[in-house]
Amino acid sequence: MTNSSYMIELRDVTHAYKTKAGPLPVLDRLDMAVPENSFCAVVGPSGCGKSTLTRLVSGLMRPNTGEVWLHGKKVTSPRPTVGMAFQNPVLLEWRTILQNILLPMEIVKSPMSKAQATERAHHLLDLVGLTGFAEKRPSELSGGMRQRASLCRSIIHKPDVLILDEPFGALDAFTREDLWCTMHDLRREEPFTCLLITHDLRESVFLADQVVVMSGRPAHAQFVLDVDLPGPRTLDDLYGPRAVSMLATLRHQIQVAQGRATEGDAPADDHTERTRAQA
Ligand SMILES: Nc1ncnc2c1ncn2[C@@H]1O[C@H](COP(=O)(O)OP(=O)(O)OP(=O)(O)O)[C@@H](O)[C@H]1O
Repeated sequence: MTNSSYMIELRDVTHAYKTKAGPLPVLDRLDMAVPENSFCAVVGPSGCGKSTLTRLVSGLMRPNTGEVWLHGKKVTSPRPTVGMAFQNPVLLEWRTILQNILLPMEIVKSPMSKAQATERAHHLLDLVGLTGFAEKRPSELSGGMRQRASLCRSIIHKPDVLILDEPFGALDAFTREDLWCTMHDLRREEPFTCLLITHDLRESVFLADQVVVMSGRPAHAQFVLDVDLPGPRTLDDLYGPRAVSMLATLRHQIQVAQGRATEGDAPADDHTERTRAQA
């Protein structure tokens, strides 16, 4: 049974990779639930299984045990209703930016006509600040611009869920912050459920409604922070006392996950009381 008010649900998910040296346990009884149209960021130590989690949610892989549900349906195969963007945008050089953005329309069944999809692509290009770049080739764009185009491509077919696996990780700090604001613009215009994998705690607090901290491998959801910043967020909010306190809590939880601190060493003014652990 699943609670269909959640867009993404993982229940008791355990997974190990088969390797020459034997099974490598990666996830251990992981539980997670992401409500529809909300934004969930996942942080955790390097190698704890964050990308593995995205493969399970997108249906590219099935867990050894436990269940993954998307919008009340059990995931058993790759799901076209999931859009994805990665650290490396991988745009096809022999196609224009517009043609790259329209690529998912050639793969995924959609009620949109070609004309409607093209109109939508131009609208998305406007939204992400790439007006006038539709006919350019990827090599004519900067890294940040390519990532903006990749974001347009990942939502052109109106996916139920957008999975972002460190999409801003390779960008310089200012471009990254610009793209965070673009993400807010996109979600204001067109709400969608988002699962973001990131190593950047500020990014998680600025973008997400909830931040899940994964434990060390084999990982479970060690800690969940509800980000309770009121109203439309601005970058200045990240320097206010609420965000700073949340960042201290997250940093501490990462240290716990890395085995460098214990729960008892929590920072004095932390957000533990407003959070729920999901162990
Ligand atoms: N196909 C695979 N076969 C065997 N082992 C794998 C496979 N994919 C990942 N792993 C291993 O599983 C563990 C988790 O990998 P994963 O990429 O999910 O971690 P991650 O948290 O996303 O890492 P990072 O933060 O460094 O990006 C790592 O030890 C990795 O080497």
